[in-house]
Amino acid sequence: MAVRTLLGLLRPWQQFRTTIITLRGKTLVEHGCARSMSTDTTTDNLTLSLDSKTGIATLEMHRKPVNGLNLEMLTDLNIALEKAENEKSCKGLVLTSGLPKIFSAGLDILEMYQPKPERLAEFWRTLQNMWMRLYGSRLVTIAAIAGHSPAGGCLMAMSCDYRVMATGKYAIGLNETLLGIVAPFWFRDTMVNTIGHRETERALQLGHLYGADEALKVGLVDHLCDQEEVVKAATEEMSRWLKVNAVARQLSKSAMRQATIDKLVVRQEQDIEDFMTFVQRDAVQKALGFYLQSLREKRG
Ligand SMILES: CCCCC/C=C\C/C=C\CCC/C=C/C(=O)SCCNC(=O)CCNC(=O)[C@H](O)C(C)(C)COP(=O)(O)OP(=O)(O)OC[C@H]1O[C@@H](n2cnc3c(N)ncnc32)[C@H](O)[C@@H]1OP(=O)(O)O
Repeated sequence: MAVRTLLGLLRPWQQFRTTIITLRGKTLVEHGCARSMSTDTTTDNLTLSLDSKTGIATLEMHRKPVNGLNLEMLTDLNIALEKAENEKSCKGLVLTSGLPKIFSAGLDILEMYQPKPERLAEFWRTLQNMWMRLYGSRLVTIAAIAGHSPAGGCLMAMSCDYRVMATGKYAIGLNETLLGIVAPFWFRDTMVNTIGHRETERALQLGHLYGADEALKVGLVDHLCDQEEVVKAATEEMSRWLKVNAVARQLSKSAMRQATIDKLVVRQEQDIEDFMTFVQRDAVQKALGFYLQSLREKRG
C-alpha cells in the first residue's frame, strides 16, 4: 500500500527533473530531461531507463554479486515494474542484467536461511507481487539473458513474453530440488505454460538446469545469440511485437495468463503460510545450510 501511494506521487517521466526518493532506507535517483524525453531510475539494485523514441524501457539488474532476489531488490523491482506499467508512452520492457555472466541467481537464499518470520512473510509476499506484476504486464516483456538464470531467475525470465539467451556455458531452469526445496505451484504453472506438462514434470523432479542449446530445444528460451548481442537481439525482437495492435495483443496475453495469476490471487495468504511452514522446517533449514556451505566451498 505504501509503495502504491508513493508511486501515485511520482511525476510523469517526460518532465525535466532530478528527484531523489528514499524508500526503505534506499535511495532512488531520477534524472529527467524534457529534450531527450528520457528518464533513468537507479537504485542500489537496478536501473530503469526509457527510450522515449521507441517506447522501450530497459530494466537492468545489478545487485552484486549475483542479482540474488532479496526483499529490497524485489521491492525495487516492484516499483520499477509499476512505474514502467503506469508510463503511458512505455510499450515494452527489456529485462536484463548489468552483471557479467549472471542474469539472476534466483532468490537470495539468505532470506530463507535462519529467517525472521516477519521478514520472511514480507519477502514472500513481495516476490508473489513481483511475479504477478511481471507475468501480467500490459507491456511486451523480453528477457535478455546473458548469464546463469537458476530458480527465481528462471521464473523472472519465463514471466516475460520472449527470451533471448547467450550461447555459452550458462544454465537456466528450476533447480529447487537440488537445494532440498520445492518450487511453489505458481513457479510450476509458469513453467508448464512455457514448456508443457511432461517436460516440466521431468525438469522439476530432477532440478534440471538447461544449457542454452537444450533450453532452446524445449522452448524454455526462444532465441540464442552471442553474449554481446543479447540486448540488441531482444530490442530487435521487441520492434516486431510492437507492430501488433496493442489492445489485441494485450487481450490475447491476458486471455492466456490471467487464470494462472488468479490462482495465486485467491490463494495468496495460504501460499505465504505454506511457504513459511515449509521453509522453517528443521530438515529444510539443514538442507539450505548445506547448500550455502557448498556454494562457499566451491569458491575455495
Ligand atoms: C509440498 C509442500 C510444498 C510447499 C511449497 C511451498 C513453498 C516452497 C518453498 C520454497 C520455495 C523457494 C523457491 C526458491 C527459489 C530460488 O530461487 S532458490 C535459489 C536458487 N539459486 C541457486 O541455486 C543458485 C546458486 N548459485 C550458483 O549456482 C552460482 O552462484 C551461480 C549463480 C552459477 C554463479 O556462479 P559464480 O559466478 O561462480 O558465483 P559464486 O557461486 O562464486 O557466487 C558468488 C557469491 O554469491 C553467493 N550466492 C550465489 N547464489 C546465491 C543465492 N541464490 N543466494 C544467496 N547467495 C548466493 C555465493 O555463495 C557466493 O558468496 P560468497 O562470495 O562465497 O560469500
